[in-house]
Amino acid sequence: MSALLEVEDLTASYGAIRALDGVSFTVPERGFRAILGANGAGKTTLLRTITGLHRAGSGRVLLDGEDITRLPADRVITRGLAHVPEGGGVITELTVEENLRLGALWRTSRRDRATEAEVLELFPPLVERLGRSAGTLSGGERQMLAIGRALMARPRILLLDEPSLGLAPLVTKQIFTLLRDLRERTGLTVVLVEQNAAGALAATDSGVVLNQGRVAAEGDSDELLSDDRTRHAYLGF
Ligand SMILES: Nc1ncnc2c1ncn2[C@@H]1O[C@H](COP(=O)(O)OP(=O)(O)OP(=O)(O)O)[C@@H](O)[C@H]1O
Repeated sequence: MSALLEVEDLTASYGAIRALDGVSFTVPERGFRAILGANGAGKTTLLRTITGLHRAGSGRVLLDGEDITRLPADRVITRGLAHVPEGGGVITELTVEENLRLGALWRTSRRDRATEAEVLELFPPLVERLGRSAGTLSGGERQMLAIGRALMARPRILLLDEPSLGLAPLVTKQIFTLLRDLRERTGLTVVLVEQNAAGALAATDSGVVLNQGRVAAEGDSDELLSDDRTRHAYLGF
């Protein structure tokens, strides 16, 4: 399987603080990869640097072989990479439908956008809530809306930052299952940043474990789940 996303020796800093220190990994086409690690390990910085929201110091990010390292975030989206930020980033004052439409704004050609009907087919609970403000949704529905909004730009790869944050365990499981189904149904490649390592490893194919801005371990999810040393040292379970 060829790699859709390749991260090569990536570094990123905040002033004197080195948040990413030579991170390399790949994500195959149609892969579902978890990025794990404790608070402050560098997970959010990694996603933001891949997406073009934080400037890389050195190293490269390749999307389907094309160097996107220094492209601004809007151009990264038009290349087919979408990012669901921590908390989802839905606008609570707007309706569900208005939020969905925002996701399509990045794509100027109709051919490159998904239609609302296509996205809603994947998230039936949102259909009857289209006219309601997003602020009235439950946490799980809000995450669905955030994912649906990202899909409006018809991405090839979706990066999510801690979608489980603030959700009950059962709802978290539903969201992870939904992401798996999405991959099966649409061929989407998914990268999931999570502190909930056990849940994420149960859902994904493979994982990358970060510690202090470096890759501490990587492998198939079931291997990482049974690797006691990595679990105890970096994953907290
Ligand atoms: N805006 C910022 N200014 C300065 N330092 C920052 C900033 N954001 C993150 N850092 C530092 O960079 C390092 C990596 O942080 P990052 O948020 O990427 O980790 P994380 O694994 O996503 O953690 P969390 O799970 O808490 O979000 C940490 O040392 C953190 O303190």
